[in-house]
Amino acid sequence: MATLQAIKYNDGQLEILDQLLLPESCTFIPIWNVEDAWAAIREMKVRGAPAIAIVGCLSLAVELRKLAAPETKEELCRLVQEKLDYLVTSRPTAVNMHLAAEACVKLCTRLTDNTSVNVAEAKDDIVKHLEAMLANDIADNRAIGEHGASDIMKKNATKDKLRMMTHCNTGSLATAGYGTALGVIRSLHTASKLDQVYCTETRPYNQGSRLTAFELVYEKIPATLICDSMAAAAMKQFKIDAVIVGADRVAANGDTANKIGTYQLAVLAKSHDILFYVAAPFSSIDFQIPNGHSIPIEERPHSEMTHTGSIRTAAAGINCWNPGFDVTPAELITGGIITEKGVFKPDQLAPHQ
Ligand SMILES: CSC[C@H]1O[C@H](OP(=O)(O)O)[C@H](O)[C@@H]1O
Repeated sequence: MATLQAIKYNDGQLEILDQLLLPESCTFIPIWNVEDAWAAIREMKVRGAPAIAIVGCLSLAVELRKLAAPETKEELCRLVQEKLDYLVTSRPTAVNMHLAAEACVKLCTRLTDNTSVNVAEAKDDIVKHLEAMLANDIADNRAIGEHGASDIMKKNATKDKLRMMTHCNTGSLATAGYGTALGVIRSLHTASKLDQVYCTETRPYNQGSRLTAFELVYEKIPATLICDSMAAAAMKQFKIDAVIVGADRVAANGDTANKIGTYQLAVLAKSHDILFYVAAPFSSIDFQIPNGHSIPIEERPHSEMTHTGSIRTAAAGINCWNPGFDVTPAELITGGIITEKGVFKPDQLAPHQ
């Protein structure tokens, strides 16, 4: 069965699944330039740390394919840098767009310094680099799935099937395909080792009820939707074997920023003696910051809390606090951080970068 696709790209034509319309309708919208991408990311029509970077970079590829090569490589690289700097401002917490921009700028510098490469060839090389992100991300996610499933099965060797809990959406709708934490759940299901996955609603944007539930039902993966407030009772009632979540930015010491509500799941997992895993590609790991204290936390519009669609559900005039993310300290990530290179203790990532 084909898995869902959040991003469609073919020869310079980019479309995204408008995730604000899920689960009622599957509608793809075109992305013609970096401005379209910026707006779609900001409005969360596309979201998820890897998907944000991929859509941002592909929108630049779309523009570069249509652009007549500038006079010089310096001019080309100035344009690329300007567009990437703009895309990075779309959402502050996920690091993937920032790291992808840095990698592309480094490529520009190499191409500029290489006297055997002309400006047209440099433009083509940059486009190819940007377009390669799609396939690279899917390969990373499949590796994350395999590493994660084998680690969880090894640590639960006596169990025939496993009961997992997950938060937010970390699947095909947050990546180029297959997913990170949800990719591990897909791999457990494929290995016939999944009894049930309990997915949290993930208020207020409801990535769990609207997106993860949609993915799991679509692929007939056994799943139960719970409200965020049910997490502790579900851990106790259903004897959850492990909690697995994604990441928007992992700091060098393993502290991890992820969707709001992740930190409390980690605290609950600790108090129920349940393994807590983070699944994330190295493209989500920020070795430039030592710990989670310096991760910028995005504040989202209060209307996401006070309204369901256009219907007001909270008293007018009430103050709100709507951080999109929280930071889970490394010591609560007891199962480890599952990456495409293997599963590591949170403070053991640096040697593998
Ligand atoms: C595969 S990373 C997905 C990550 O991104 C989500 O945030 P948002 O939906 O606001 O982009 C959430 O934190 C997920 O864990």
